[in-house]
Amino acid sequence: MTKRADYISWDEYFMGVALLSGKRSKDPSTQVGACIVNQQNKIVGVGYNGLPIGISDDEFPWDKEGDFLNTKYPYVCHAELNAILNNIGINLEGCKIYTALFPCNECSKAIIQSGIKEVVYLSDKHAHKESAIASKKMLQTAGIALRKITPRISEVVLSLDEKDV
Ligand SMILES: Nc1nc(=O)n([C@H]2C[C@H](O)[C@@H](COP(=O)(O)O)O2)cc1CO
Ligand SMILES: [Zn+2]
Repeated sequence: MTKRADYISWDEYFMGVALLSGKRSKDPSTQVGACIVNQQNKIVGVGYNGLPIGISDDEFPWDKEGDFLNTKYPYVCHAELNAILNNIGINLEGCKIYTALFPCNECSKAIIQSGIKEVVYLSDKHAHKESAIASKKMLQTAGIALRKITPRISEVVLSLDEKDV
């Protein structure tokens, strides 16, 4: 027998883990996931956008508009920051972070400080926003590699039906 040819690439695998993590998000508008990988291609942290530990998903707002304090923005912890904070307890120097959406300026500060050296992303749909411009400026100045991936495959389908296992 010859080996399978349609296995997923490392980039597709790690971006897939990031996207799967995003499925845990309670944000009704935008679900983002992130996955941190070390130099041996081992996953060392994952995260998704959500409220900090102990803050109720049901009591805090998920609104995008209105009085700032009644929106999600002051409270939600972004996927990238969660992946950094939730890492398995190692130094992230030289790691890569896979994220569905290009990181904002606040997460970029944490990415730089943690020693992560590459940001791999799928979408940069907020590129025109000031936070994304500031973010890129910081990451580039700090010498972090930025890589947008265009996967060969458009989706990964997972069946949880036992007959498919
Ligand atoms: N890179 C990112 N990682 C993230 O986790 N997020 C999160 C924060 C919010 O929960 C949501 C964006 O809010 P909105 O686009 O629906 O209003 O996605 C957003 C970005 C975009 O910079
Ligand atoms: Zn962010």
